[in-house]
Amino acid sequence: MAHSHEAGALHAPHNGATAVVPAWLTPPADVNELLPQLWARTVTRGADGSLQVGGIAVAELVEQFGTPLYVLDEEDFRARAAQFRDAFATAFADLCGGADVYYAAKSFIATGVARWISEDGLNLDTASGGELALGLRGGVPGERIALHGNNKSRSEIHAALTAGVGRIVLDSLGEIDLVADVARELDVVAPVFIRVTVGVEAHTHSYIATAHEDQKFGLSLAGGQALTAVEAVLARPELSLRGLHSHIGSQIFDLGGFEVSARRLLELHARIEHSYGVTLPEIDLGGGFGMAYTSEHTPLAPERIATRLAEIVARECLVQGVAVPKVSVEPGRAISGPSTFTLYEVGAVKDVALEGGTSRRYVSVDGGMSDNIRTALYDADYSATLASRASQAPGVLSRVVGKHCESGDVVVKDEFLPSDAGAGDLLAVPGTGAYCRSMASNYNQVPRPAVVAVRDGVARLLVRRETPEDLLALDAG
Ligand SMILES: Cc1ncc(COP(=O)(O)O)c(C=O)c1O
Ligand SMILES: N[C@@H](CCCC[NH3+])C(=O)O
Repeated sequence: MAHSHEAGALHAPHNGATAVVPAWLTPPADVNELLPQLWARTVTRGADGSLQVGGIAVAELVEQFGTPLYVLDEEDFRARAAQFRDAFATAFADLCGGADVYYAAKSFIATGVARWISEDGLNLDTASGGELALGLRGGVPGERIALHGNNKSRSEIHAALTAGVGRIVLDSLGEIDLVADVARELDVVAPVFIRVTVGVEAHTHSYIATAHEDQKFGLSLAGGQALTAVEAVLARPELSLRGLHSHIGSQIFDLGGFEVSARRLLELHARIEHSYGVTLPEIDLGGGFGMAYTSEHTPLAPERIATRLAEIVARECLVQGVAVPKVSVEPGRAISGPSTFTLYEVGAVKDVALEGGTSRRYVSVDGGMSDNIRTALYDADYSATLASRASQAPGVLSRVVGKHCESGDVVVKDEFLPSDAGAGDLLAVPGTGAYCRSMASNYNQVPRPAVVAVRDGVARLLVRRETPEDLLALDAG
């Protein structure tokens, strides 16, 4: 779809009234079309017009697992993970023997996913004891796991060191002694990174930018805390300083922020070498690579990202006169996000009259902000398509909303859906593999949906659906 549609154009739906179309959304020539950049690679329309994934029709999945349902295309997830792994191995091969990819578990993790990560030779970035536990149970070796967090508990640090994690990323000055003390108790040396706030304003939603000064993550470079942390870590024999880390934010399409961040990190890296005679063996540039939620997004290919980051690191190391450390990155969304779509059943459909004689169509589904909070939280855009059948009806500008008691309970703000879409139809929302199930809630005591992985005609449950009994079981009475 082109992006050339004029902002605020009026679209006449089937009932003659009009509603405002966002600038990037063009009325489709065919409402049944699946834009390849938005859908996992095995998703197609079958001969009957309904969606198929991994060789299975959505109706079959719904019969077995119900709705709402997160449907993960295993082939797609693993291909994207392998593409990042290979792109970074290749681009950095001559510089530092290949860069390591740590898949960010926060975007979505289940033991089944951890098993793929482990089998496919990636590493795992965890941000809590829970993510760590799932990673370990899925078979990821401790030394291939990183533990993050701006407020790790003693028990999370204890669990990580007991598992022999490859790195703990220190996020505050107080944490340095905490990790060192736990390491001493366990009689181990803890491999640590220091998360540096590099002062970059990433071009993304302010809620998911993480390297400007006024936020909670990391130790400030400009304010001097990062260097103070380096000195404190070097003074503790229970800690082995492996490198510096920076993560500038999420859903980023412009590599300019990574350039500034890498330069600032490598300046500090060089300063540590020159001032303390300590050559840090590694450096981590974080994650945050963007994905396509709608036709307005054009993500960078992993090869392009890896090649550009390799150029930046090579140049900065040359300028600083230091050897290239082993590089790692932490993509989450770009791997898990596009692999999954959410399948809903449509219920109530309303045309609501707006001021000025326009109207908006509201299509309600059987989930909502409890399974996808991103629209309400970040004003995120999504798309949707009729999944249970193809339709010859014209497209009508629609808003897909959930079933929660909240007017902000919107899943898809604007999409052209066939005018005959109605109760009992299945609707699919692509690009929900990252930060949807992992940020799901039980608002209105709605049980969280299942996640099913589909591959080669086989559907396998990754996370089972919660039931009202699960919710009742939490109630202390
Ligand atoms: C430290 C860290 N690494 C990696 C990620 C993964 O980010 P994304 O899923 O945008 O790639 C995040 C989340 O933003 C993060 O905070
Ligand atoms: N949850 C965010 C990203 C979180 C980034 C974590 N540091 C999102 O859905 O976009």
